[in-house]
Amino acid sequence: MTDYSPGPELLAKAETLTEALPYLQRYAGQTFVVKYGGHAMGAPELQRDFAEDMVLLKAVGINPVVVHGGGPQIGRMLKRLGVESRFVDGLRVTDAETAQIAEMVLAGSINKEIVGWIGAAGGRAVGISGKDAGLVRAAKVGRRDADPLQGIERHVDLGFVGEPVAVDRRLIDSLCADGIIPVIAPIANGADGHTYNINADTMAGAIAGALGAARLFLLTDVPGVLNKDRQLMTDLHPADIAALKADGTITGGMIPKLDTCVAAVQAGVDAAVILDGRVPHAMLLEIFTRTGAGTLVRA
Ligand SMILES: Nc1ncnc2c1ncn2[C@@H]1O[C@H](COP(=O)(O)OP(=O)(O)O)[C@@H](O)[C@H]1O
Ligand SMILES: CC(=O)N[C@@H](CCC(=O)OP(=O)(O)O)C(=O)O
Repeated sequence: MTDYSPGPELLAKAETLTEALPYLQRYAGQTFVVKYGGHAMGAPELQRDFAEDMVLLKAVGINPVVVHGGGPQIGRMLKRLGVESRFVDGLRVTDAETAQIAEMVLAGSINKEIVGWIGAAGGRAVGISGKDAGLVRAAKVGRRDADPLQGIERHVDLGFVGEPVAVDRRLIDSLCADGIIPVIAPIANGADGHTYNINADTMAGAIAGALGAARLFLLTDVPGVLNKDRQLMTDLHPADIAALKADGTITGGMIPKLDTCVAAVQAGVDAAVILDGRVPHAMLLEIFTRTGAGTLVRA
């Protein structure tokens, strides 16, 4: 008979696995909405890690629903095509041509790439946008912008920037029930038939709310919300957010991100987490270990 005793490395791995047990039991059967930001889609190894994490979640009985962005990728395509682009409060001002290019990049290119990565990791994914089966109905967003020179408020028309006003979850439910991971691009039709470009965080939050998701994860390119001393704020309450906006601690793309967290939590999502998608297997560390990561927003 061979005398077999596992070495310390193997024992440490086993301990990590048993640490995951209560989380596996707690989350089995629940839905996690994962927003995969354009900045978080880094090197091929990171893309593979992300896809493996989604497949693993599905394998252990959690239903991951992926909503992706692609802001930097849209920006690069607009530049190549010589189309100017600017942002107001983290939202891209979108004329008809920009909306068409955003749809091409998001629903045509990135969406199918992510489906491919999940397939390569051994999972089954279907790529859709808010247009498919009437998943999301959009309405035009209106914004005000402060004129920095005169301190006067002036109205800025963001064009075909939309926000989700209705979500029909039936397509997502049937995909999940069939063992498929839905991958959703943040593009939808308005009641007027136009194509609307929706901030991917906002789209993910609306879908998380409609699904009654247990968790909303926003994967980005920073460790979480940083304070003025650039230190990570690990826990935030929805009531904290207004002050962080007012004193300029959070700016740009972090504004729709935190607005989304607050809206999702108010819509019944247990907690929303902003975390660093550049960290390998960031999702697994957050979900299945005691350490956690990123900024957790909870009521
Ligand atoms: N207080 C803050 N903490 C962290 N990031 C912040 C903060 N305020 C603004 N940001 C910016 O928000 C960005 C994340 O938003 P965004 O660029 O839209 O990411 P994504 O493409 O992943 O959605 C960060 O890269 C950072 O530049
Ligand atoms: C209206 C609006 O701003 N739409 C975004 C949609 C993509 C997005 O949100 O991508 P990230 O999550 O990678 O930033 C845009 O055009 O960039």
